[in-house]
Amino acid sequence: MTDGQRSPTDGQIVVSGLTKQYKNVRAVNDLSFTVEPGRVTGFLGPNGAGKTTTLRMLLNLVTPTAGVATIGGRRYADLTDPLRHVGAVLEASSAHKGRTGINHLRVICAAAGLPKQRADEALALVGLTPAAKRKFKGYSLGMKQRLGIAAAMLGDPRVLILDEPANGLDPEGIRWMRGFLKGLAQQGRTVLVSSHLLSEMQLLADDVVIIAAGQLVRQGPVDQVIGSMAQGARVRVRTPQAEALTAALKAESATVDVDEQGTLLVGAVDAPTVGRVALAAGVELHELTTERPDLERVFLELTAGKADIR
Ligand SMILES: Nc1ncnc2c1ncn2[C@@H]1O[C@H](COP(=O)(O)OP(=O)(O)OP(=O)(O)O)[C@@H](O)[C@H]1O
Repeated sequence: MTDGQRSPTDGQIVVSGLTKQYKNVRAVNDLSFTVEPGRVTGFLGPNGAGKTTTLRMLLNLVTPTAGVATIGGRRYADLTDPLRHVGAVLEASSAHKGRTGINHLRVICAAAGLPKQRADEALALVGLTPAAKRKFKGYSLGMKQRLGIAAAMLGDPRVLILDEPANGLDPEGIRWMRGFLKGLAQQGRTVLVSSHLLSEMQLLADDVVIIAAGQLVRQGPVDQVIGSMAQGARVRVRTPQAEALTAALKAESATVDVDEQGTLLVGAVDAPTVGRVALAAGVELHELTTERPDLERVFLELTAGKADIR
């Protein structure tokens, strides 16, 4: 941070009653949520849920039909020096093909009135210094993503907004991105990142905002959102005597579902109880595992039936 005078709400994002009506589609519908500084917030939703439209409204790239979005209490359009407040990575970075990475950043610095040395600093920040003088057309997808982030960091912004930054990255790239974004949040910055990679989000995000069909479904710390699900842990059971075990478990008030592989998913009782019931019924077990709810399961339950066909 270059400025020690900032108040804690400087980096807060507030979305209030945001709505976007395209001709036939209500892409975003009366959406309200807040995003706090010092945390990574995952912005999740099925395809077509309205994530990109929301982020674009935040950045004044799309005009809302109703509602307002503010960053540190001000609309993006009202920020005097937006690049110093907000960095955004909306799609895999594009740059002039024949331009080197460093020159790409210097051009942005010049246009935004930022000191030239910020280009070198931002490139170093994302680990691209060794490729500074290589031409953009020779960059891998992962390098392009890093360059996009470097561009977003030029103004040393308090708030970072990224749309699907892990798209197309290899596992090493995803791991780097995770560490980088967590580091930014630890410095007190606000990091809002949309993604459909739920297992990655569980590792990355402190908070989540889940939307579906343009509306808020759930918001809160990841652990709380997972813990709020009515259905807690389940027990996965594989057995060649599924019918006999199902009957015995139901007699103990357990719930039993069967997945496509024929594995029993048992609720309302714990694994030792399932083992005891199986032993008493003379049922052979091939697997007995406690399965705790994860973000993916919670997401699928919360957004079931609210798919993108609108
Ligand atoms: N410019 C536009 N004109 C008309 N409809 C649009 C426009 N942009 C988005 N939409 C529609 O608005 C809805 C929300 O789209 P949006 O891209 O915001 O969703 P998303 O959550 O980002 O989806 P994805 O995960 O697939 O990128 C979709 O039904 C989409 O087809």
